[in-house]
Amino acid sequence: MPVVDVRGLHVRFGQVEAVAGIDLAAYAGQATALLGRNGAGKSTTMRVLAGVVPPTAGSVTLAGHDLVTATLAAKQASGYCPDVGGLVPRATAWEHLQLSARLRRLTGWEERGRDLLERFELGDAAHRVTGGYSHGMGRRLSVVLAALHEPEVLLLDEPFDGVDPIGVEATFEVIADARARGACVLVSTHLRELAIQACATVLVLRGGSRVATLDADAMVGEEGARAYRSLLD
Ligand SMILES: Nc1ncnc2c1ncn2[C@@H]1O[C@H](COP(=O)(O)OP(=O)(O)OP(=O)(O)O)[C@@H](O)[C@H]1O
Repeated sequence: MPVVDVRGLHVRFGQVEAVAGIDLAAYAGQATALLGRNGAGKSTTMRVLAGVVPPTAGSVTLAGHDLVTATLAAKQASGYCPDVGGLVPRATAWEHLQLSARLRRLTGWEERGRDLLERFELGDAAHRVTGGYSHGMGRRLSVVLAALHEPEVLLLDEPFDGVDPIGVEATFEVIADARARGACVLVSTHLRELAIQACATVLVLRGGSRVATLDADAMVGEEGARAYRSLLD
């Protein structure tokens, strides 16, 4: 049984059809990438999964909860790193963790929180307001916040964007840890090489539709790059 089950998803913004009939199945203990060029519909799909944007049509189930009829339960099952925003400029990283923990009624989270901040080299900046963070620091903190409560479904939208190699490694570790405890991970990115390092399965999106579902192995190296490019033309 897929943990994330999307069938016939359509999302329309006025005249723009951002998502035009995507099917997606993602499983426990696996990481799946949504890969595609700018405007392919990746972030819109992730926003629907996170319960931020409602689907125009189609069905979406997360951890057995229908996203439309049981939105709160579906949202409680997930942890979401949005592609942009999501941080309060006047709050420190630690205050973000405290707020997230309070909203989710977590207890005993402090050690994990400190450990995650250290892994992402944010320990020294934990008590600085995020308004003064660089772009990459903000991205790293967004991954920490998505992962803090060990969600059943981890949704990472462009987690590698502008992030240095240490941040990329730390994100790989978070994905591997989540998989090891049986979580279902979805990563949206336009970076083929990082997508295939992080995920075993890759869904290629173009113009709001899924054009292929491939094993990451099929996208490795020069040949993989050519195969990917041919899907985009
Ligand atoms: N709120 C919105 N209002 C109008 N159009 C939107 C909105 N959000 C997304 N779109 C449009 O939907 C399409 C898909 O956008 P989306 O952000 O999902 O793509 P993406 O694959 O994540 O791209 P990127 O890699 O640039 O983030 C684009 O044409 C975009 O302009």
